[in-house]
This record gives sequence, structure tokens and C-alpha cells, in this order.
Amino acid sequence: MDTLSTAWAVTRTVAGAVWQLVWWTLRSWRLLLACAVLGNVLLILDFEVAGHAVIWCVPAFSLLRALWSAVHPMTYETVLGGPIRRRGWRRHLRKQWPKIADRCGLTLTTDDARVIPRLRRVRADGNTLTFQVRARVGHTVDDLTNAAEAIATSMGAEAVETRRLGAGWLELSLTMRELLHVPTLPTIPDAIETRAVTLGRTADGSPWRLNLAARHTLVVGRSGSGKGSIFWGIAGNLAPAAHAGMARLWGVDLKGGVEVAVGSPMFSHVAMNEADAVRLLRDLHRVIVDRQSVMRGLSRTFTPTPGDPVHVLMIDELAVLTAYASKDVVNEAANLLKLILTQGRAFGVMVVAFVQDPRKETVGMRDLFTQTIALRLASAAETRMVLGDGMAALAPAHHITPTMPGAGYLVGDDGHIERVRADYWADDFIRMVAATYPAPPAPPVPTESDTGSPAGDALQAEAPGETVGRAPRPRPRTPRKRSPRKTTTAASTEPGAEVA
Ligand SMILES: Nc1ncnc2c1ncn2[C@@H]1O[C@H](COP(=O)(O)OP(=O)(O)OP(=O)(O)O)[C@@H](O)[C@H]1O
Repeated sequence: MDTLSTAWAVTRTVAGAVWQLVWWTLRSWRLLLACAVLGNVLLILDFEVAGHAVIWCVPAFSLLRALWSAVHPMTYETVLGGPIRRRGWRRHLRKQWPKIADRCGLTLTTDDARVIPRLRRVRADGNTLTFQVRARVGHTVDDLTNAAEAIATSMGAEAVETRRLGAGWLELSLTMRELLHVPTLPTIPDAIETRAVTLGRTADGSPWRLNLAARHTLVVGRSGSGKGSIFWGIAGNLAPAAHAGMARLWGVDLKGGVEVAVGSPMFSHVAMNEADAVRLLRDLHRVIVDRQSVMRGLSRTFTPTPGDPVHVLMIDELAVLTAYASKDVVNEAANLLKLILTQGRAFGVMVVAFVQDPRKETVGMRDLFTQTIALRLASAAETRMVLGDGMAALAPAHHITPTMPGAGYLVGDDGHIERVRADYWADDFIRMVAATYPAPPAPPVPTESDTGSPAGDALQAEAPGETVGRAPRPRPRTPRKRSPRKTTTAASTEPGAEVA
């Protein structure tokens, strides 16, 4: 079996090298023709060596490339293959730009001329081709943005990202070669990080750092889209900080605790049923209220120290809590969560929530999350629902294939878009990280009497964003006295304007 697979691998490599030799030689047919003519002239003039050298230089160079790429693809790619390919992308774009712009509907016809958007700063790095385009009079940057997908397709790119540069300029970054199709595994985290974590790679192959400081993150993706990788990427990378008392992880998993249970030692507080979840949210809210009273007048930004950690609430399947649980739980949990989302950031309390179903009614508080990661979604409508109008073209999460779990688009708090793929966290690896960095025993949560924080149904009366300092508990309701109903006309809306 081993001999067979080795023979198959060798045959494939040789066939690939032969194909490349032929393709690279014939692709530059103009040069090949010129060399053949010049070489024959030299032969006729009796310069035999020079004549043969000129005739065979193109096939010889192709042969060298084919052999090098087959024998040592890594060095070939770095030294020769990559630079040649990137030069080809740049040349192709510059040469074809008038045609591409025209076909993508960006040509403006005036009385005496046809004008296309100006192209400048064409650069190629790694697997990315980046260039800037200037809108002409009569066009807007939005017109250019709308044409981005068509431009990318005409260049044979895998994906496109756009960035508005202001005053009519748009920057396009085309991913010319897909680097995210190969899954990657994380390394054991060892740094104490509370502001950002490394979750995987971005489209250009650089590490994907997710900023957490003062941000709430919503992760949306269909079942099997790889939400677990992001959940454990965040929890696992924060585990050393949690172990050192610089971060505290709170986990809510109402899908029977299946997700959180794998690495539960990393968490200081875990809720796996509805009643515990509400209790946990109340406790976390008290932490915020407690910090509000401590920090009031002293500082406006929270800096974690050992013993005074950042708190990260991780909710697996948010919709169970905010839509599918019993009505009382949904109401109270939604109100508590809104308070935490609106008040927590400045006080070192961050929320990371995961949701499968992006319909409006399941995540009513979507706007309170400051950054969103859209993994594979079912349709363009879902992408728009999750990321906002106009985003289906810029961050087409519905085009992500099921063969790339963990891949998605991050839309940051400043609107920038990144195509990313998370490392895959296997169960055994999660267990190992949890065993290496268990959370220390959690100190008691501030009680209601410490903070004066209203709990439970008292919160339902408050609007999100209001300071929950010492709000009074609601008084028991007494029935209102009703006076006999009197007939009124539409015009008589002022008190006392009754008509008999
Ligand atoms: N980053 C990744 N790289 C490669 N494969 C992955 C990655 N993340 C997940 N997978 C694969 O995809 C499968 C589904 O992933 P996961 O359970 O995380 O999806 P999910 O979105 O949490 O689904 P559900 O909502 O149904 O729990 C995993 O069993 C694993 O095989």
C-alpha cells in the first residue's frame, strides 16, 4: 500500500512538472517566437553557440522552474514562483484595467471621450493584489464598491475587500490565492492577554488578532460553521490570564452545557439551565454596579490587575436565552443583558455571544454588540440581517463553503472588514488547556446590599443605558380606580374637553 501511494505521489509530481514545463514555455509564445527568429539568424551568421543558446533559452528556463518547483516547492515559491506570479498580477491589472472597468460598468461616456476610473498604487504582497481606484465625475465611491465583486471576478480573485479612503478614492484588496482552505491548529497559549487574542489567520496569511478590550462580540453562523473554534479560541487564549487572576470567564450554555462542559475548569462561573443563567447575569450586573461606585470620579477607563480582572461573559446559543426560553426568563435575561451590554464596556466587562439563527426576533439586541463575526450563513438576506444593509457584497458570508468551517468575516467596530479563519480547537486540546490553566476559586460576587443594585424584575422597568445605581424596588401594584367612561370626539383630546 505504501509503495503504491509513493508511486502515485511520484507520478503526480512528474506529471505536474511536465505540464508546467509545457505551459510556461508556450505561455510566453511571443518571446519564444522572437528567440527562434533571432537564434536562427545567429545560426545563419555562423554564431552556432549563441544561436542555440537563444533558441533554447525559454524552454531551458521553464525546465529549471519546473524542476525546482517539483523538488523544493517552498524555496521555489519564495525565491522565484511568488515574485513572478505577483508581477504577472500587476501587469495584467494595469494592461486590462480599461477593459475591466468598461465591462464592470464604470465607463462614463462624454461628448468627446470615454473616461474610466483612475488606477494607482498597484501593489502585490503575498497572495494579495491591492490597488486604489478614483471615482470620476458622475460616479461615487459606492459605485466603485458595488463593482468590486465584478472586478475581483474578472481578475480571477478568490475574494475582495474594500476600504474607503475618502475624497473619491477606494482601495481594493483582491485575494488572488486562497490560503484559508487548509485548517490549522492552535498552539498552547502561554501569554497573559486580556485586550486581544490570536484566533487564527487572516486572508493574507497573517495572524488574526481579535480585539476584545471594551468591545462586545457577536458571532453568527449556521450549525457546523465552526462557532466552537471561536468560542474556545477566545476562552482558551484568555485561560492563562484567568489562571493569573487578570481575567474571569463566565459561561452560559443552555444547550445542555455540551459546549462549555469540555473546558469548564477555565470558567469561574457556569450556567447550564435557565434559572442559573439569569442568576449569573444578575451577578455579573452587580459586578458592574460595584465597579461603577468604585470608579465614579476616579477613572473612566478600567485597567485590570491581579484580583481585579476583566470579566468576559461567553454565551453559547444566545437565542435560547433571548427567544426560546420561558417568557419570564426571556424578559429578565434580555433586560439584564441589555444593561450589561450598554454599561459593561467601560468597566471591564465584555460579552461574546454566539448565535445560529440570525432572525430579527432572536437577537433583538444586535446593535449593542460592537463587532460581529459572520461565519457561514444561509443566504444574502441573512448576511444583511447580521451585518447590515449593503454588506452582502462586501462580506459575503453566505458564499463561504461548508468545507471551510471556522472561516468568516469580521466586521470591526470601525467598520473595517477582514476575511479570517479560526484555528480548530479539538476537544482533547481544550481539556488539556483547561487542565493547564484552571480558573482560581472565584471570590464572592458583590451582593445586592453591597451594591444597591436592583435585581431580577426590578431591572425590567429600566431602560438600557441608564445608570443602575440605587433604583428603588418596584412597589406592589394596586388596582387603579376607574371612573365611568365618557364619550369623547376626536377633536376633544384635551383634558376637560368632554362632550355629553
Ligand atoms: N476552525 C476549524 N477548522 C477546521 N475544521 C473545523 C473548524 N471549526 C470546526 N471545524 C469542524 O467543523 C465541525 C463543526 O464545528 P462546530 O461544532 O464548531 O460548529 P458549530 O457552528 O458550533 O455548530 P453547532 O452550532 O451545531 O454547535 C467540527 O466538528 C470540526 O470537525
